Amino acid sequence: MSGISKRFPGVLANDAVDFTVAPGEIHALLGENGAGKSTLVKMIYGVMRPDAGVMQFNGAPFAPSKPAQARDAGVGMVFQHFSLFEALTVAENVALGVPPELARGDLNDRVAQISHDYGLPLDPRRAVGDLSVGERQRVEIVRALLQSPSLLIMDEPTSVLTPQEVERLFETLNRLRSEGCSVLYISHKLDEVKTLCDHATILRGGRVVAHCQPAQESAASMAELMLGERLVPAQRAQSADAGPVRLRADGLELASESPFGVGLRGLSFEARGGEILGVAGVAGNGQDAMIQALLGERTLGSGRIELDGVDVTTDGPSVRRQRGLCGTPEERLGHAAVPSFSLTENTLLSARERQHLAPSQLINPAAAADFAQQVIQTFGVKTPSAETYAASLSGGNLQKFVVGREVLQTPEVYVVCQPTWGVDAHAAAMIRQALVDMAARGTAVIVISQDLDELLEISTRIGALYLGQMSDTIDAADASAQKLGEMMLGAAAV
Ligand SMILES: Nc1ncnc2c1ncn2[C@@H]1O[C@H](COP(=O)(O)OP(=O)(O)OP(=O)(O)O)[C@@H](O)[C@H]1O
Repeated sequence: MSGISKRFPGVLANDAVDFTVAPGEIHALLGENGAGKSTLVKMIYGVMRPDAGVMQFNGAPFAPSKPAQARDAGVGMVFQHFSLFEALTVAENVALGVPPELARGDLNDRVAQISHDYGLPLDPRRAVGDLSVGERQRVEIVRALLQSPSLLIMDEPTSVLTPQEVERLFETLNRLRSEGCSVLYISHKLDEVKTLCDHATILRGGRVVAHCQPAQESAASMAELMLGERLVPAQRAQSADAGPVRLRADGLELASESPFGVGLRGLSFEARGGEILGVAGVAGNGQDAMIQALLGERTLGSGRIELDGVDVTTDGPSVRRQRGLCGTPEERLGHAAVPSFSLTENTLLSARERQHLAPSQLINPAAAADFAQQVIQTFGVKTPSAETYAASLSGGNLQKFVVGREVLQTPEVYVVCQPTWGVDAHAAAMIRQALVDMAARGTAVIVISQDLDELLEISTRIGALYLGQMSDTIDAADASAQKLGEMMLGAAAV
């Protein structure tokens, strides 16, 4: 790519970027949230056209106007969010995503062959709805590999994987490298980048600011290159001694919304003021249902939820928020935020009562704008203004906004799912610190996360969600990734 620029209203997302990926290398694209990484790869994959600059692919001029053209030229991409139909089988899903000539004949055999060759175990005849998140990612990878790409783009591939699945993925990527396929790898997990990647290009504010060889750097030195300044490690406050029980969930039953999902099957736990209760679990074990049940978004089949000793089981989300129970669900775009609302409008979704943004049922726009501004400033959300649509923020910046919006409401109980998903190292440290500080002020914080390092770092106690039930919890001081991995697969906590 030479001199590639892309402008959005109020933002120069890519500014005269020169960028080269060599054959057979795993090349990391690094940068803090909003640095312009997704924009750059979307142009390579034909999702967007550059405003200026030229691209070449395998020596030939390259200007894809849609993803199908990029795929024909040999570019494959695996997105953070999978685009699969749950009711269809693996092979049927693959058939939908490849050109008709490739979809003919017995796709089952070819899918089985590729998954065998690349160490991506998959049964082509199984329904995608029955697969784990890691297996779904494999479907996407196999689909990309069927077209024999010479460049495979992966956007934050490991954020949804268990440690064992990450190892497996790296074996597959190493195998692709040895065959001459290039991999363009976007990640905020700098330790992984150090292990896996041959080269890295670092973007800051849309410009290329550095190149490095990750093996010769440390996670801290790469973070510094991204930020342009030294990363100051967060100062951890000591959590206060665990106080009284603030949230009690007893025997929660809730059917899953999707025919393939897992609901809650008798979920019980307590969270005390001053502690961070970490909830580990492989994705798809009831995490969505858990947060919906706690926030009051859906009516329980049975069970009881108490907030500071008061039964709130039949209260809706607004009443629970007024009483001090706030939360941030996993899906930031569409659940935590309305994509086509501005950030100001998005504050009204969850902060209306506690921040008095709509006194006597009439919205006070100035108060909403002030609160949005406060979140933007406190949490370093990069956005042209508070009037920008949520959908146009980079993933990490929207994540900072939807977490910050709740944290600044100083709830009594805070439930959050994947609090630092897609957030750069600097902002992740800040969010974790905010959670620790919240607990120190006496809030009961419940963190549902697949990031075990995160849970081990900030939790007081950790339990695992497995098939809609919570395991016994263990003190974080006695926990290890190994132990938690076993609990996530249903082993007892002792
Ligand atoms: N469709 C869009 N409309 C308006 N602005 C956009 C759009 N897409 C991206 N931007 C802006 O362009 C800039 C770069 O965003 P981009 O998504 O490329 O960043 P990123 O490096 O991928 O960030 P993250 O790590 O948070 O995913 C951001 O300021 C973002 O708000």
